[in-house]
Amino acid sequence: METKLDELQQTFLKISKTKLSLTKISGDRLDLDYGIVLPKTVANQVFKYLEETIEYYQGELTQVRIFGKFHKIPRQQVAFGDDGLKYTFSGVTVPAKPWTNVLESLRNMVGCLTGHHYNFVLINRYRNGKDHIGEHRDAEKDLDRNSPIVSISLGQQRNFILKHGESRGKNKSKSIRPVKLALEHGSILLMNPPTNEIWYHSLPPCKTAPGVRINLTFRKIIV
Ligand SMILES: O=C(O)CCC(=O)C(=O)O
Ligand SMILES: [Fe+2]
Repeated sequence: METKLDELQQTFLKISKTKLSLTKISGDRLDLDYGIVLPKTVANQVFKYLEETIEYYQGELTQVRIFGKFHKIPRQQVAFGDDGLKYTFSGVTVPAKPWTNVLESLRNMVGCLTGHHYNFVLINRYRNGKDHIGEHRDAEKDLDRNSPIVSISLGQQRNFILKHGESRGKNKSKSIRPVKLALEHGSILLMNPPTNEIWYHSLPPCKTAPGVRINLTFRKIIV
């Protein structure tokens, strides 16, 4: 196991020094970059490592507060980060666990590739096609607005839907079409500013995608 982990860290270091070729997706205050960052064999190894080692939150930390009521989140979640970091969203505060060696080297890789420093990663695990995340923006006040949020996906491919804030619901003032991305195993998605100020995103349930999916979002929390 040890040597395998060293190997994985070496692989991340090698990828750090490459130049990513990503596809730009833009629209009205939408700025995304998408592509494959981890070759399939590496993505398989990372997925396996995470499945074997990561313990997700239990108890109170598996709930969110919406309009004062607590709801169990329809997925599993855990966060890692620099010492003492916390992140508050949807009425809950999650404490970061200390970095593992592999997650820290993945964080460093993401930093090298994007030119931004990340101090926190939120990991979401979708156990099956029913698990999902509802429409939201990642625009909490303790997130550094100038840093892209970097999302790495592993396992089951799922659709990721982005909706313009002024094109949602009954009182919409614009009719901008949603953007749909199939997030592949080993892919990276950069949500660049100001995307998260304007656009909402979700990962809806999908019956035809029953496998486990793990998503890591690297974030910069203002300290
Ligand atoms: O699972 C994903 O691709 C997105 C997760 C997400 O939006 C979040 O954690 O804020
Ligand atoms: Fe999000």
